[in-house]
Amino acid sequence: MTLAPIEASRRTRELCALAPIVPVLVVDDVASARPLAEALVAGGLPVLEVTLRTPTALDAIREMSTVPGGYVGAGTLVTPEDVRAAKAAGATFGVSPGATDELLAACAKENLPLLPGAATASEAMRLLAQGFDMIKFFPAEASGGAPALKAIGAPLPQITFCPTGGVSPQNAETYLKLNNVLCAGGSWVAPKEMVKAGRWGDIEALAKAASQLGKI
Ligand SMILES: O=C(O)C(=O)C[C@H](O)[C@H](O)COP(=O)(O)O
Repeated sequence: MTLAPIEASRRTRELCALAPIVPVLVVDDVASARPLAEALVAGGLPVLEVTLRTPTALDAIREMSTVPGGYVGAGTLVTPEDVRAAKAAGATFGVSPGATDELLAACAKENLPLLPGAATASEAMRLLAQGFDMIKFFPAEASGGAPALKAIGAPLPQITFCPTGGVSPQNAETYLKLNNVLCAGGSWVAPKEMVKAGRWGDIEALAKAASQLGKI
């Protein structure tokens, strides 16, 4: 049985509601995958996006998927083959920078809930027509940031977004205050140097601070 988009969207919405920030991770060394996921989950960010941008990404997803309390997804899904590989590695959801019919069909076939990307009203409407009402706004800052997303939300209040791309501790609150934003994606909670140096306590502290964003 394939996952209908509306169901897939419900699932990604549930995941997006778990924490205000979804760490966007680029994992270079599979040995760091598990402690990195443990630190982020311990800090209060259970939903993790591992970008398929490194040769180790799929192994990282496999490792991270065993961390209790975590929900590990695959980012940078571009082709149906990416979707199959992500699912086989144990990803519980997928994230894509944009959307193609082939990609959406592959996610439905593989039963992989997808957070598809859109940067314009037309792209978002096209996804909505296909059953997706939880969408990644990408690249958020470069596409006009929070004012653009607020403007898109006026005629399209039925769509909820996860802005990603250029989101930082400085601007995250502005996004999270919007009625049509549930969470935001960001890479700052796992800085490359900290991961490389195994500074898991520092990463947990960054996650903890991020987990409090949008709460006031
Ligand atoms: O590869 C993907 O599928 C992505 O989702 C790209 C991410 O949106 C950016 O890597 C976010 O990075 P920052 O702007 O540093 O927060």
